[in-house]
Amino acid sequence: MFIPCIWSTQTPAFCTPTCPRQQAKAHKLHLNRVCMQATAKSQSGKEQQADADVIVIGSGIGGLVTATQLARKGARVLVLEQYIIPGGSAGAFSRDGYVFDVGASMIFGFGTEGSTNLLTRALADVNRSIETFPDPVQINYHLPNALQLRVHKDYEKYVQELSARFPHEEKGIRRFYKECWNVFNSLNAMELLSLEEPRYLWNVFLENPIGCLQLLRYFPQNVGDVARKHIEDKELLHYIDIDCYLWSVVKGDRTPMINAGMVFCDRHYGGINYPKGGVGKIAEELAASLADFGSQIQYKKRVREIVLDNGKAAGVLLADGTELRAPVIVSNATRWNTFGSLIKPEQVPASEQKWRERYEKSPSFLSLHLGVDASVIPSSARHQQEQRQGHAPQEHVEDCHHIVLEDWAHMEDASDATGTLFLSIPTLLDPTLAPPGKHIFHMFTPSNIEDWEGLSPSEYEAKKTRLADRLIARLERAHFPGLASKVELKIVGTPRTHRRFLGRSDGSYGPVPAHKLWGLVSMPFNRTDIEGLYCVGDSAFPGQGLNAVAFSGYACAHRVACDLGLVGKMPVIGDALANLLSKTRLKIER
Ligand SMILES: NC(=O)c1ccc[n+]([C@@H]2O[C@H](COP(=O)([O-])OP(=O)(O)OC[C@H]3O[C@@H](n4cnc5c(N)ncnc54)[C@H](O)[C@@H]3O)[C@@H](O)[C@H]2O)c1
Ligand SMILES: CC(C)=CCC/C(C)=C/C=C/C(C)=C/C=C/C(C)=C/C=C/C=C(C)/C=C/C=C(C)/C=C/C=C(\C)CCC=C(C)C
Repeated sequence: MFIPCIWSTQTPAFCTPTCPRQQAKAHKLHLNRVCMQATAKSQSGKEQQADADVIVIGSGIGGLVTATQLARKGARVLVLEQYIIPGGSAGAFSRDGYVFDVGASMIFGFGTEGSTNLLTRALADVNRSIETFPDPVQINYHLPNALQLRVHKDYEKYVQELSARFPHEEKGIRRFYKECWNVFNSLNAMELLSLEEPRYLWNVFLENPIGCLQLLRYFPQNVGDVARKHIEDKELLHYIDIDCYLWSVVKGDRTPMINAGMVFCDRHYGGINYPKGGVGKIAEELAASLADFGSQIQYKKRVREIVLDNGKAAGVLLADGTELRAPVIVSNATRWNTFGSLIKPEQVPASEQKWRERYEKSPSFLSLHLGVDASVIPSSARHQQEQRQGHAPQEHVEDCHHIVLEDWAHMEDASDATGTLFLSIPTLLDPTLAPPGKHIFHMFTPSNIEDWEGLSPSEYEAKKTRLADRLIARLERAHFPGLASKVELKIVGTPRTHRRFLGRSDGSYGPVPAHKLWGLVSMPFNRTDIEGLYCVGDSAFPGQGLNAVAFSGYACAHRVACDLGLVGKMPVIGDALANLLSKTRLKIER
């Protein structure tokens, strides 16, 4: 039975002869195949028309990359976002003339070369681009024992600076980073798609067998073990721990080597590049491009439940009671949200329980979005003069990103604002984000949801003020004299704020290994044990980070496109591979 394209009834222009996809192969496929298939049986057994080929729950970067990649392959995608803007933790908000990034402002994946620049590629694939400002220094570390280090984009300059501080470890430093480059160079030479798709695996293996074997070798390894093979100095190992912690939220022992290869090398290869107009621009452009491909995003649509028919994903139920149907559902909510509230408890697969034993929620953050008077950062001329007179330390406060830690024992401390302090000043790269003469200081430090529960409103406000003042004082004491008196706007967010606005369970930054695991071996890919339900974002392979969730979006879209028949697949081998991967993951125990 041929069912007319319901998409055309919602957006009539879509199926007129002027439709840009009318001529495209994908559109033919759409009319002949998808519209015929896009029916779903309701629980009552009645056939219902689907509202889309794919429903994506959430418009974080993981969800948006999946949606745009599928839309350009010819699928009708509907993205449902609970909030009023796209981007989730990579969104932005404006206040009093300032444009603040919701989450971290340090962006990987915006390079121009190779294959690992997934943000550049995701935008280009939908005919979009964003101007970026290259950052010459990824990070300026202010660490215990006056250990001050700058991670320059220039790799040699960085290694020389690190070796100057640890001359006895120069060879070990070079050997350690060489292993990271082994990972990065292998990844950067191949197309990055779904590892659950045998045809892709076969092709990349034929094209680059040595690279694939290298990756296979590093898959079960963690940074700590590799670092200790080459380095003995305790302080240097502490440094490698914090260099992992700032993006993986765990020390080297629990940080997968594959991810470290990406982060520790891409910062020198593609570099850290800040998008003009702020991080929120990435999601805005991706979301806007959906309409160019006949797909759409709807805001203020909170999904309350994923509807299963006979154990297979078939639709979603919104908070307002509307039911929408699609043969494929992709969840960009965290795994705890997906399998802890969107799926009924009796329908949660056993494999998810195993996952929860292996991964736990990382803490959330206490964050300060500050508008400050620009005089807090000395102009370079004044700074140089003060340095010559011996009044100003060589601290390079004019770098965009800083990490401050006074005591190694507090690196992971999530209580009382004494842990690792992150600071970004994105207005140093893009001054248009603040009114003239002002800067943005975005500070954050780990914080647990439990520390913010059960407080009365006045206790909650008082605690916010007390801890925010402590963070400002730490920064003022160390590097920005007079900061407190120069703050003109102060917005304090707690784990409760992150939970509320981002919909993330306990406001968590993402999953971290509950104990030492075999690298990335037990991190699930995009398929789940519920047919038709896929996960994307930081609780899928390879984990947290914008470039990481962009990869998970590419991989998810590839796997879904194969399953929908939009691109060729090997059904029997594909299913056998999926079973093998899922069983191996469940069995392997460290
Ligand atoms: N510099 C950086 O690398 C950087 C910057 C910002 C964010 N990040 C990373 O981004 C990662 C998160 O990205 P992500 O793609 O996993 O997702 P995300 O958490 O950023 O976004 C998920 C989106 O889903 C929406 N959502 C959740 N539940 C929903 C529901 N029931 N109904 C409708 N919408 C719902 C949320 O509102 C949110 O917009 C984090 O790990 C963080 O590390 C990194
Ligand atoms: C066939 C055979 C034999 C074999 C096969 C093999 C293969 C093919 C393999 C493959 C693999 C792959 C593809 C992989 C991939 C991976 C990836 C992509 C990864 C990525 C990663 C990334 C990451 C992790 C990133 C991250 C980042 C982050 C998180 C960031 C953050 C930041 C922050 C927080 C900021 C800070 C701030 C301051 C300091 C202020």
